[in-house]
Amino acid sequence: MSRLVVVSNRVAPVDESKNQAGGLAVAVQEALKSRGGGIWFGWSGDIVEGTDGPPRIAESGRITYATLGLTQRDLDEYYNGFANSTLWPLFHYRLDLASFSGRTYAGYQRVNSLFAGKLAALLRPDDMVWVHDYHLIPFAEQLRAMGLSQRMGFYLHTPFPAPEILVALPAHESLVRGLCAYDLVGFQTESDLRCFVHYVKYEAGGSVEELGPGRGCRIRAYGRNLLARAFPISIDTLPLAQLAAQAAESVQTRRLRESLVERALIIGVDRLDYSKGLPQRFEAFQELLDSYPGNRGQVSFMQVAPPSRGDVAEYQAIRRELEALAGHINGRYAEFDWVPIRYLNKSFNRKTLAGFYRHARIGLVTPLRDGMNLVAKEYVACQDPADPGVLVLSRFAGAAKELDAALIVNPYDIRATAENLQRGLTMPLQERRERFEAMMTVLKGNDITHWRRSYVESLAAPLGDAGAAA
Ligand SMILES: O=P(O)(O)OC[C@H]1O[C@H](O[C@H]2O[C@H](CO)[C@@H](O)[C@H](O)[C@H]2O)[C@H](O)[C@@H](O)[C@@H]1O
Ligand SMILES: O=c1ccn([C@@H]2O[C@H](COP(=O)(O)OP(=O)(O)O)[C@@H](O)[C@H]2O)c(=O)[nH]1
Repeated sequence: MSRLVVVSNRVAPVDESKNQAGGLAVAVQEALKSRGGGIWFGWSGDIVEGTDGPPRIAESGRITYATLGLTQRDLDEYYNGFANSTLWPLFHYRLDLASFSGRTYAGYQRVNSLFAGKLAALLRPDDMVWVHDYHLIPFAEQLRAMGLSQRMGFYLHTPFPAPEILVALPAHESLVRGLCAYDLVGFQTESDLRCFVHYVKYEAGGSVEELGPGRGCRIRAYGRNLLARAFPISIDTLPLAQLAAQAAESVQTRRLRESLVERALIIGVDRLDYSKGLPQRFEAFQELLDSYPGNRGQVSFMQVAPPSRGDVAEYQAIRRELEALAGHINGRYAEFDWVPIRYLNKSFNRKTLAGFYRHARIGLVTPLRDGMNLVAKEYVACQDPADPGVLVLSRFAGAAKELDAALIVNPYDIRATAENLQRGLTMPLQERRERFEAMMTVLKGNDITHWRRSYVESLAAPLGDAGAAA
């Protein structure tokens, strides 16, 4: 069996004794373990003076963590620059926020080339390389330019935009050519896959062979053959459900419950990112209080929003906007014994969140655009099956394709979102149970283990058979 090498911008070693990590970090660990060990390679999170040396190596069991520091200039041009000021807004349909600069694009290519060169020295001829996310699209092309022919796969965690949006990027062709240097390109949803296929057909002049529902497409473009397919990422459904049952009586959940004094809780949990639709969400909550005044003093909305990518100006701007909005709504409606919005710029660990989700009558997940949105799936898995809460979910989250038993909303429609909040708050138990069971069936069928297995099996299959893997 070939060794697996995972490459991602962030490397997240899991401390199994702490039971705090979830999702992707655990999935990557499992993928590496299931193949008898392997390498996880990426940025160490450190800023360094120079990048001349070899990667820093740490071993844990049969997993090798190989990490590299970046200089401040590299970080500014690659991570804050092209990745998070160009690709992130573009892939989330925010052309108005995307900046295009030859300097940051050159920095992005330079860091990809630097990473590829450092990894190349560690690779064996029969290794299989799995690269994650928009920070590292040109990675395989850089390895191929060094003469490496190992099997290489890419997984995009964000949406892939419609070609009409993508072509606004001056470097669109070179970016898609970079994607075609992989043997397997995975997307979150069938609609992301369709956008890619559309680009390949009509912009790149490539050919596409459909392999049938859910099996992806064989693609020939830029002189290469590859498989492109949707692999919707998921969560560790059953362990998380168990954790939530335990967390229902944790100190933090008890303190939250006591502080609410019988009031219903609406919860939102998101990185503080303009893609998450937070201003519209705050306005929808305000509309709920306006249109359904019986909720005043009776319902609290808690938004957990840990700051993210704070060196990028647009993230500083959304933070200021939300502070003003939360202050405005609280100033207008608060009473001496009730504050409508609890707005928290901090993060919580997995167990604490599990208990909070379980206690919330509504999980409010309203991104304007999101690759998947794991919070939506986590909220459902954490519910009490006997008395579950209601998920109110944006149609623009990848998760809405699978969780269609949620109350699906258009987050731009503030009024309709408020109506759905009211519907969720008053929904009869029987309907809540039916919706919860339908969503749990989906989440048990496609959990994080299923996701990583289907991806790795597709990557390992000979290209001609790749579409046949589970
Ligand atoms: O590493 P950061 O810059 O702090 O950002 C955190 C991660 O954000 C993005 O997450 C995406 O992946 C999720 C899992 O597949 C998906 O549910 C979500 O919709 C995406 O936004 C980003 O793509 C990751 O690379 C970042 O690590
Ligand atoms: O205080 C927090 C806020 C978020 N998360 C986790 O961060 C992830 C966010 O993933 P999602 O797909 O929802 O969005 P992303 O931030 O990746 O765009 C989820 O697993 C959350 O449980 C967390 O552990 N603590």
